[in-house]
Amino acid sequence: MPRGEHISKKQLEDSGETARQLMHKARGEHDFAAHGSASGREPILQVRGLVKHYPLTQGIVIRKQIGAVKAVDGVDFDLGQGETLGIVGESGCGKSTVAKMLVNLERPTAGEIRYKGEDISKLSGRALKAVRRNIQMVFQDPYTSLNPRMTVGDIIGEPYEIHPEVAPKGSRRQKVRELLDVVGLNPEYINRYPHQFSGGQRQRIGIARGLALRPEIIVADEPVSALDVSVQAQVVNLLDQLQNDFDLSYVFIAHDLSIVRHISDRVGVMYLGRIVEIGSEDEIYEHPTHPYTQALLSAVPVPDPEAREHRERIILSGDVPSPANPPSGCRFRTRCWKARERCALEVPALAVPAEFRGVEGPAAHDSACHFAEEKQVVP
Ligand SMILES: Nc1ncnc2c1ncn2[C@@H]1O[C@H](COP(=O)(O)OP(=O)(O)OP(=O)(O)O)[C@@H](O)[C@H]1O
Repeated sequence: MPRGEHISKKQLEDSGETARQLMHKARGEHDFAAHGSASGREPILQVRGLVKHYPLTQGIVIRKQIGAVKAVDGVDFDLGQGETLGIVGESGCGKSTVAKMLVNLERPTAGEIRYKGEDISKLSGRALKAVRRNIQMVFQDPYTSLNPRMTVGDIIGEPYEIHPEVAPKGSRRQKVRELLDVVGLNPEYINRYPHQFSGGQRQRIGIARGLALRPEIIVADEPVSALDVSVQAQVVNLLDQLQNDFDLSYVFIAHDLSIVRHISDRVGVMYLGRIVEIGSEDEIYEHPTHPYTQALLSAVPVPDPEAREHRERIILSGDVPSPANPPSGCRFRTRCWKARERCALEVPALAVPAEFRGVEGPAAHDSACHFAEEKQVVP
């Protein structure tokens, strides 16, 4: 659509998007204003149209691409300054791939990752190195992510080898001791090896390493999933406290909605490479409008036995389709009890659904469903 051309009211109603979103789409631009962080904070990270396709090849001598695994296929979100955004979804929905692209371990196939307004997804060399310092990752499995042959001091201090400007050689051990203290470990453990620590302690070491360069953003990829339930809360509380102490912004990835609730200001629910619903913690847990979110919530453990009896369990039929061949239209439709013909034909936009537009209240948040409706699942 050429500049200056108007978008009709009908187009707007049919698409479920805002006029600004449609205009940007028509111009092939990403809309950086439309996903303003709902928490009202200044966005530190803006992700638009993020795509990662892994090529599927055939043949040994002559390799031919026969398709692609659409691991991430058009993800948009904002991360506000000092905010925690939880990203939740089943195994294989693309959460880790998003995380890897945010910290530049993977290059996006398309889309933009703006850090303080600058697209960092295409940076290289010095400029990339400078930005990477500010966005660090905490990995899922503290048993495999720490080198067993390195001492804790060397593991935590390793980032200083790449960024010596943060800590000159003489000051490094002292800095590592301080970091051990910050994450609740005895600084005297600096010469110990990973196998001498418990799972929770190892994750604290991973967090200390993530903090070494004083980043502004931490991307935590299932940081507590490999830990005992009793230890999970301690590590989540530590992350919460560090956020206050160091003014950190978090992207916190998990496969379980119950884990991210405590720590998240906002939550995005992913399904087969896309975010299907995103909103504040209250909007997602108390006023979900997407059937997939409602199904995930219905599986969250409820401690109160009486409340448990009254809650409705939504059992989804079938398996998650292959990301190499996702369903047309709405990707969730093959497992959705509400699916109708429209769902196979039209991709639902991640926007406030038509029925909630102009309505004040927690149901009016972004949900990619043609037949979105509010349903309270957790009693
Ligand atoms: N390097 C790769 N090459 C090909 N396919 C890949 C690659 N990495 C991931 N995938 C595929 O992309 C999809 C998304 O994977 P990803 O690890 O991001 O999902 P996830 O939601 O983090 O799952 P999990 O919780 O199990 O880690 C999966 O189908 C996975 O098999």
